[in-house]
Amino acid sequence: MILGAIADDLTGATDLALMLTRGGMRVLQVVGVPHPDADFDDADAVIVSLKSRTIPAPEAQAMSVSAAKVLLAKGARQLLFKYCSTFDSTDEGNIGPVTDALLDLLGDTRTLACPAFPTNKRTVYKGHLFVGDVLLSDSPMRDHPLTPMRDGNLVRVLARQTNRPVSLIDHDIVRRGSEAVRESFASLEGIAIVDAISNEDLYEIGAASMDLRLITGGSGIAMGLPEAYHRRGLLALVPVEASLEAPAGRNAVLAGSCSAATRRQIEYGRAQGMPALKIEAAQITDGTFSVEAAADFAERETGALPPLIYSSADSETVRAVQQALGAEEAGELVERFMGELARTLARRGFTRFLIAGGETSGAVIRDLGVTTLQIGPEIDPGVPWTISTGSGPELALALKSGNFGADDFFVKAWERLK
Ligand SMILES: Nc1ncnc2c1ncn2[C@@H]1O[C@H](COP(=O)(O)OP(=O)(O)OP(=O)(O)O)[C@@H](O)[C@H]1O
Ligand SMILES: O=C(O)[C@@H](O)C(=O)CO
Repeated sequence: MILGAIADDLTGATDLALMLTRGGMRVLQVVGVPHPDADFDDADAVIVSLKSRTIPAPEAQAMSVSAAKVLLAKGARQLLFKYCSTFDSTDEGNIGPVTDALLDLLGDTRTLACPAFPTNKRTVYKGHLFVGDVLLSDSPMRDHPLTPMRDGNLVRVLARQTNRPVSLIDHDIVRRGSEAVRESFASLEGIAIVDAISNEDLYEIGAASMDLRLITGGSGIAMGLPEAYHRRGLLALVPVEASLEAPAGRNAVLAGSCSAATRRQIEYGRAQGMPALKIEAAQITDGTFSVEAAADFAERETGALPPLIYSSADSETVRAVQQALGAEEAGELVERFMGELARTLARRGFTRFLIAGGETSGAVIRDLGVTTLQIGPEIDPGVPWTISTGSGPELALALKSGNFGADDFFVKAWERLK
């Protein structure tokens, strides 16, 4: 193993896994802290996906450190802490606290922080994070239910989460290339936010990070790593698969994400004729709608496009549900429903699932008993097909971050499966 990565959510881990696979690495994704005796086969990179983005900081630190210890014991030369490209966190953490804990574990004092992912329109300039054409603090992330991002200046945001010095390596240095960035890293004490506005910047930063024990960022920060490892003679690059041999069986889309991109994908899918069933949270609580009924619907729909079952709703509807049930309870209620539904469908011969939403994907993976994922071809930037490997039945799974994917995602994704 060359790289050991810890991701703070499931779809974020898959996003990173895709980035490294595209670069030519053999990647294994593991769900939850791995057992110290886990067999990582011949993977060049192992990515541990946690659900630690919004849990109390001490718990996130403990989990991340446990995962890091296993990765280091298995020979990882470098660690990567993957968080969201929109820097999802609060003043309590968890980006700062987890970074601190990992540096302490390594006995190191310096690292970088860079959530830039230009392909998905996340760029960092003069320490400010932009989402598309607007500052993070003017984007819809401003009203995120758990991690509202109301400050676009990442130096300030991170400084509130750590006692270490937080500095900026700005674009004037990055555009001079990897040697200039490497010199900045060499004299660094604490954590440096690094500007990146293009893929070329990310390649230079990747090449410059070879001497850092810990790297932190979005999946973009991994863009330059495979090539840099290869140049150092550490890695033999392997070609990327264009399609995936998926198990025979039926297809289904389950969407629990209420993000704007997912809601557009639902609209598009319905307009193309996907048979769609909407679940209201109230119908789950009052028992007027059951998992069995939703599974019956999916089983009946045998047309060209797969059935779509979704709970996605606009922010006003979600707010009303959250007020009635409590935000956490409402989320868990729908997640449990989607998880049970996936398990029921798997029992009825469905083997290929497209799941929209990080939390929703986490619940589905848990209920399906999936423990490891092998990464297949890209559907859209940040979202690959994966195959569950482990002890359970083989499944093809596309786990989509809420805000990722083009409008036609639910329709075109299936073309990548053989
Ligand atoms: N109609 C609804 N009412 C209330 N809560 C809902 C409803 N539909 C979904 N939810 C909950 O909203 C949350 C959506 O989070 P999820 O992480 O799945 O999507 P996302 O935030 O769009 O994706 P990501 O985290 O990848 O950006 C889940 O906890 C889900 O159960
Ligand atoms: O970085 C991103 O935007 C995604 O991988 C993610 O973490 C969404 O939850």
